[in-house]
Amino acid sequence: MTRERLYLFDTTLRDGAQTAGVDFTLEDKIEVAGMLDRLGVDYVEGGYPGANPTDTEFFAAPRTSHAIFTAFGMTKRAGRSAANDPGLQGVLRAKAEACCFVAKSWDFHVREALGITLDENLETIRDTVAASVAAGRETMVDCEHFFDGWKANRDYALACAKAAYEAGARWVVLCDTNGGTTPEEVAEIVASAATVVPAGKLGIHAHDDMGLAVANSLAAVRAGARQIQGTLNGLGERCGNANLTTLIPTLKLKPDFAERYEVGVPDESLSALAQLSRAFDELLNRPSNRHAPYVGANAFATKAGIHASAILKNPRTYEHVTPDSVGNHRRLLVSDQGGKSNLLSELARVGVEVDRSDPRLDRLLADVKAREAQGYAYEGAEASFALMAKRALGRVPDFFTVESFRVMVERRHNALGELVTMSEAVVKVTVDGEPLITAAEGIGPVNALDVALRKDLGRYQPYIADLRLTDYKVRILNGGTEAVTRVLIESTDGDGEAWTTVGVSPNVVDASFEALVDSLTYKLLKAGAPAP
Ligand SMILES: CC(=O)SCCNC(=O)CCNC(=O)[C@H](O)C(C)(C)COP(=O)(O)OP(=O)(O)OC[C@H]1O[C@@H](n2cnc3c(N)ncnc32)[C@H](O)[C@@H]1OP(=O)(O)O
Ligand SMILES: CC(=O)C(=O)O
Repeated sequence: MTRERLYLFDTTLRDGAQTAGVDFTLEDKIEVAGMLDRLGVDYVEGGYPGANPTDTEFFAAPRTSHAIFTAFGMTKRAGRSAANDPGLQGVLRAKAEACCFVAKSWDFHVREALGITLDENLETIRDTVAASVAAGRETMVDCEHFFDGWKANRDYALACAKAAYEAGARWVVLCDTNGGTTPEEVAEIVASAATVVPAGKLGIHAHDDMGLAVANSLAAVRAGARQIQGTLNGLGERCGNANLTTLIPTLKLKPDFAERYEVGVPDESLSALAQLSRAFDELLNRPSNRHAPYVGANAFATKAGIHASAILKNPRTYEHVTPDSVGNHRRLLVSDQGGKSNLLSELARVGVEVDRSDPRLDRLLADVKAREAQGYAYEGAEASFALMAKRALGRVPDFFTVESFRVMVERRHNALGELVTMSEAVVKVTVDGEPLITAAEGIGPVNALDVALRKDLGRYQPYIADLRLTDYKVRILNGGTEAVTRVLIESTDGDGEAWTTVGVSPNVVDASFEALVDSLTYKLLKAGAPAP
């Protein structure tokens, strides 16, 4: 059976730039365009030339070699010709092969937001498309609020779509701008649009305000849309756009779609999708969504003992696709919800081979459950788990012993008369029987302790030279100032490996210190530091 081609249109650099808290630099945009090009999407919408200096500069040169580089803009203003509309001319001057224009298709918006007549709006759509086609651009129209418009005034919404198509638009994209449409409504409305625009020219742009953007995009495809707009990791205005890292695996791996449709993303890109998604979050300087479908760190992480035991027998028992098909990994988590199967699998993952009948395993499992009851959470602190397991098996040397630490926090006026808060820490450790005392200042008590602890570990100092702390999280486990706190510290080193350690105590400094010591010990083991 020949498969129909579906076209993927990425709007990370345009609608994604409308995400609260996201602010792309020119360099970011260049890097993301390269990522998208390598992923294999068909269109990369780079932004709105003329709207701001970054976007204008970004469009000074073509930025993709495979994907069709697309400029976004709005239809011309009513009451002036396309040639006399500076905004439209700015978009047409941009170095892009395609232009995508947002057009109003809800009568309410035409009257309220634009303040023009319905006919004038149809004319702006026609004139804008004609000018773009005449400028040699592949032209598309984003029919803003198409679904709300159709529900309010069906004939008018359809007339907008038809005007765009008849003026020469290659794609007429139906936008669920407010994200309030259900998949059933999408199916009905796309089918209705297909009566005025050939299905091969219809696209879908869905927002996620009900968590339905992916479902709505798939419903639109079933009803005839052949272009899907979306973003990396679901970025976009308010709750985001349809998430391409969910859509791409669904289109390529689920028989219902894969057998009927073809997308341009090659298999090699699919099997590196999790890495791409995480690299994009790195660029945004934000933690990845561990629960993201397909690509999240927890997408193939199993906690329940009953599930883990079955997965070890056959992973298909609890997995709808294989983790490696999207570049992800299977993990069986160790926690108070798990049994020996989880423990054995996690031990194997951290490089500890132990027989299922080894009695130390029962003690370790009991210890894990007892410590989790105190507030430790090993599923998010694999390095602390690895240390605990290796200690239970006698495989962690006492590289150093902490004799004591002291931290002081002082608020005072500095020499300039400014009020400053300073922290100082003193740490006493013993290495090879030799006492070492270090002191350090820090921006806070944990920073001061960290700096002091890592200042002098005697002969182990070279092994921790490239250690860096990258994240620090505190969680209060029960209310009030006498609460128990859990601290998670993420560390990394020159290899780029990241590991997380945990500490728990009623005292936040104590909990932090415990996690810091685990991080150092993990690094010494990893670096192959010799036992004393
Ligand atoms: C649904 C979407 O996501 S559409 C994409 C939205 N993205 C953006 O708005 C990001 C980039 N936008 C911008 O930088 C600015 O809004 C600009 C440069 C485009 C325009 O700035 P300004 O000229 O200062 O206008 P402002 O932003 O205040 O208002 C938008 C104007 O566009 C008009 N407009 C909105 N949509 C359209 C349209 N489809 N066709 C023609 N005009 C439109 C509005 O009526 C309003 O005009 P008015 O001020 O005469 O009432
Ligand atoms: C065009 C667009 O981003 C929207 O209608 O949501």
